[in-house]
Amino acid sequence: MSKPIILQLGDDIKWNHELYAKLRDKFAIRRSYSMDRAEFKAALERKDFGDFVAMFRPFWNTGGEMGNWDAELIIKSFVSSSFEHSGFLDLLTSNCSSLLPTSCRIFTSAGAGFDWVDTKALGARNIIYCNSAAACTESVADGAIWLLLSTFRAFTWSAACARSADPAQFLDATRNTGSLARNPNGHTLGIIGLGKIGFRLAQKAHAAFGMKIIYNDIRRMPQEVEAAVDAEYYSSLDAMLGLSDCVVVATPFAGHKVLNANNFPAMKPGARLVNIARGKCVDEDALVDALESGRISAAGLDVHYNEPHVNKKLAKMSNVELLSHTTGATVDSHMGFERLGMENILQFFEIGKAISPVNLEWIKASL
Ligand SMILES: O=CC(=O)O
Repeated sequence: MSKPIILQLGDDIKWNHELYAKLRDKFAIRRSYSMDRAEFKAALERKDFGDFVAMFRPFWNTGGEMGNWDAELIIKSFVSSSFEHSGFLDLLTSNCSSLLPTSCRIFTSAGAGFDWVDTKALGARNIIYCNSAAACTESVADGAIWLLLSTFRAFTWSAACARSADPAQFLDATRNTGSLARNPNGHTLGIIGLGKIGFRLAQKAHAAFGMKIIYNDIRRMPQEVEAAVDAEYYSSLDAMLGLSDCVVVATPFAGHKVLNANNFPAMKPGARLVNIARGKCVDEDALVDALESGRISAAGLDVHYNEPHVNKKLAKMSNVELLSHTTGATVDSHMGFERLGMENILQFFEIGKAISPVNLEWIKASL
């Protein structure tokens, strides 16, 4: 009997060769390499990859050349134009065919964020989407600590002055950062989204800096999770903002800004903001206003509203640390993405249960 097919998107496996060999024992692996959207759609139409049962994207640098996984890719090209205005599920359940074979049950991908894939549309086609947040949790939490420290300690200013190799600037930083830098110790860290990454950040900030942890989330975490970091839950975002010396955005992008112009006035005067989630979670113009007016004292951003473009006003501010969306970018994350993606597929087909599904609420038939 022929083996079930996996469609691998993008990169070759680089680290987990033994596990890959195990996957290849059980599945036939077809490759799309780096097809652009038109090529990829045409290949799906022609059924070049066969009736694959799973899609596997081992690393985030490649395998995304076809662009966002929207209704057009998941359902069928002609549906997309009417998608916005129509009864979406009605369309799906009508007789429209899919670009993806009905055999496909699971899509496992590198990366924590899944704003580039319509997991609801996948769910409506009975395809489980599994992200890999667990694989980059450590890296992103470490990156958040870097940003947090830089906002408390004015390190961005100090680093720029040293790098200028100008003695006057060096002395300026030496003499003046001390009058505004603060220790995180004893300050309150407000985390928006106490998921895997938010929790790991809380552990590090609590243990290393003795920060008090408060959080806001769509639902309260179990008592043992809160107890592990002495966290206090705030169902009201603004109430949490009013008490936080530093706010970290660590929640998936859910189609709307979690911090908009109305929220900044609720922040504690002089507070700091760190964003390691998605640029679109924060209203960048409102952030610029809050920094310019002095309402908040500093910001640390790994992610940006219009990547790969960075807001020019923010780029000029010495109290704003900027990274190029790299808090998760480590070899360790890459190893973990590969591993978790393959383990998700193996476990799903072995015991019917994936490890890190994010769209089970949208799966319509029982699996
Ligand atoms: O931003 C990085 C990720 O989504 O993993």
